Amino acid sequence: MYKTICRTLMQTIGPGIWKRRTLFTTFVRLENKTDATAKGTAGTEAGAASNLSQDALLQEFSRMPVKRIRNFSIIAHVDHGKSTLADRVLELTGAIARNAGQNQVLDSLQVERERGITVKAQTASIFYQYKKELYLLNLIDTPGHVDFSNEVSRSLAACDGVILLVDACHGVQAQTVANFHLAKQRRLAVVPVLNKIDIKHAQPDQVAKDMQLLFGIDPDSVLRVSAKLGTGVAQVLERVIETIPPPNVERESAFRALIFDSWFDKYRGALNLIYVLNGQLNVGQEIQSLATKKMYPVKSLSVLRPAESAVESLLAGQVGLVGCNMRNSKESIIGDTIHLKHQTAEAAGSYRPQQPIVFAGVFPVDQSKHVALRSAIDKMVLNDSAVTVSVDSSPALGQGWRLGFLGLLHMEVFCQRLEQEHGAEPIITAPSVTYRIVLRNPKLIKQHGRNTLEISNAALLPEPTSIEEYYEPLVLGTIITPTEYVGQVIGLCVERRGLQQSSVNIDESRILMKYVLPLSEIILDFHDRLKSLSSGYASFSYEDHGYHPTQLVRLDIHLNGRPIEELCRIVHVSKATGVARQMVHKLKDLIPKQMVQIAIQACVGSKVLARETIKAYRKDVTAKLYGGDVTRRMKLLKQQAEGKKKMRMFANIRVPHETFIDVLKR
Ligand SMILES: Nc1nc2c(ncn2[C@@H]2O[C@H](COP(=O)(O)OP(=O)(O)OP(=O)(O)O)[C@@H](O)[C@H]2O)c(=O)[nH]1
Repeated sequence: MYKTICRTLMQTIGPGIWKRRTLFTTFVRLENKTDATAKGTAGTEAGAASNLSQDALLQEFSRMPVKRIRNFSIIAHVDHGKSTLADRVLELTGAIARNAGQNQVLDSLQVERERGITVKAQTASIFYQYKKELYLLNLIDTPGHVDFSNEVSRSLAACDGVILLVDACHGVQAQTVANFHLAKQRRLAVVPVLNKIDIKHAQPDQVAKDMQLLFGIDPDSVLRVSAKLGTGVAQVLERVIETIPPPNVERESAFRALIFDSWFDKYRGALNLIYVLNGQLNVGQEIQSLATKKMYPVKSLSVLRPAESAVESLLAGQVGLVGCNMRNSKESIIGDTIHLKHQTAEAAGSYRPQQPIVFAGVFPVDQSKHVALRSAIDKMVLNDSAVTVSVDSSPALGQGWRLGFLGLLHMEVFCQRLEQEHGAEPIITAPSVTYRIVLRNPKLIKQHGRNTLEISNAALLPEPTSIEEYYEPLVLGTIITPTEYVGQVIGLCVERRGLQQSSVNIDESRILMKYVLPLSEIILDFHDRLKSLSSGYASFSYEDHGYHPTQLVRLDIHLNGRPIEELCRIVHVSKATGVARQMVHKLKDLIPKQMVQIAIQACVGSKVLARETIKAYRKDVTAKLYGGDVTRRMKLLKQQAEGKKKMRMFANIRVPHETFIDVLKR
């Protein structure tokens, strides 16, 4: 019937492309709605759940039996449509209004909206009516980028299943493989879903076959949806209810819960997102942290729908927010277990935060901002448990911190959030991986009390004569690429000192390759280069692969003969000259012209590998001369040159604070 209506309307309004698209969208939505209604499910606009008032729904929380709770995450490669699917699920269940004018509702941070990516997993507790029974679904939308994989593993600790979402046009990508294995390691139920079937060149059949080859998933069990148009979303929720088991928890035993996220609220301090494993927690009770043994009164309990709604109690199997006067990340620890005070409890989960791989110094612009920056970093670390913090100091930048991140994007996002959410403007120094060195100098061995050191700050690398051996971290990278780009991809891996381990044809047009690569070669721009040489089609993910012996040198940067500690780097011997040339060239563009000439040199020890000069501003001191002898002109120029020589001796060269990061981008 809708097809007929569409056809009639099309004839009336003519063949405009946008109109056709609008009509198609309307048609698919109408048809979808009819499908769901015909099946007698809650696939209507908001399901029967929306017939209940907000108060009545909150009442449902307190009596929801465990067997009608499902906790799951949506996992996928970056941009495969997780947040869009979450939007449709929220609309379908009535948690948000349809066409409210905001897309990717769960991507609420400013940085997420600006960059168009999810960086923080978000939770929503929603109700869905299925076969005349109301279900409580705790959904977690996770990020897809490899730098935020800690968010995925943290979320999976509170789930019993996942929706594995794959773009029907781009197919299985490297992060799909990594996330699938994460879910399998935790023995979670997997609901396979193909997204973007509305796109003309989507190949759902082929992608379903690839999923069978790579994951052993039966192609017939793969659901097909368009998150953008809402097609098939009701079926996804039904499959979630049918295949993901209810939480394995006990309501009768003493209260115990896992903290799996936290953030800072100006008025209430640290708020903890918990997954209740046993018993029940009520407002007014006192809880104790298993890690710190400290006790706290429960001030508030709420559920996220996705906006916060206060509740009086949280029951086993549920996910909710606890406000209990915790102040900072040292009290509110992700992965910690909380229980009722003076009771004993077993640790709740096996969640371990991922180890950071990239380290950088973070310093206040001037020391008067030290306290404010410390408080901002503390609040941010509360919300991003993957970041590690230790105290650091630099002769030029003063007291600061050395922060560990999961990648360069993670670092950029963290610093952007520091600025946007806390008004801090830190200086960030060159990021580095952690190298291991074996000392040969007995004096240094005695001073450190051991002969092996871990170095992530190039300025702390001892003289080469004191070092016996160098070791660098490796990763095992998975690359999936269309066959026509294989040559360029292999070229890039070889350029980055990679060694191929295996290569498998996924189908006739795509290849999965495994490479062992030095971590230092991939943290900066490997991903961007891979994307640009494969027109965006190749994808990459990696895992830790231990350390191996190598040859390293410290590359120092001198400005007018003065070493700039914050710019020095540890590089592989074979790359020293190339990196030196590239850095001085880049610095020449990044450092603004100043009153004095600036010599930029890159050196290893006393050997200068590359040099560039930034010419000084030159005031035309001869402008006022009107005719006259040439010797008067020469005299004025000589005076100017002498004045500048003096200035150069005392010159304090102004280096813009973005330079420390921008210089590393190739
Ligand atoms: N045509 C079409 N586009 C879609 C569909 N689902 C998502 N998109 C688009 O794909 C892009 C990425 O969608 P997101 O929902 O942000 O993807 P994501 O997986 O959450 O991205 P990250 O969280 O950054 O990994 C957006 O431009 C969406 O509009 C779909 O079913 N059809």
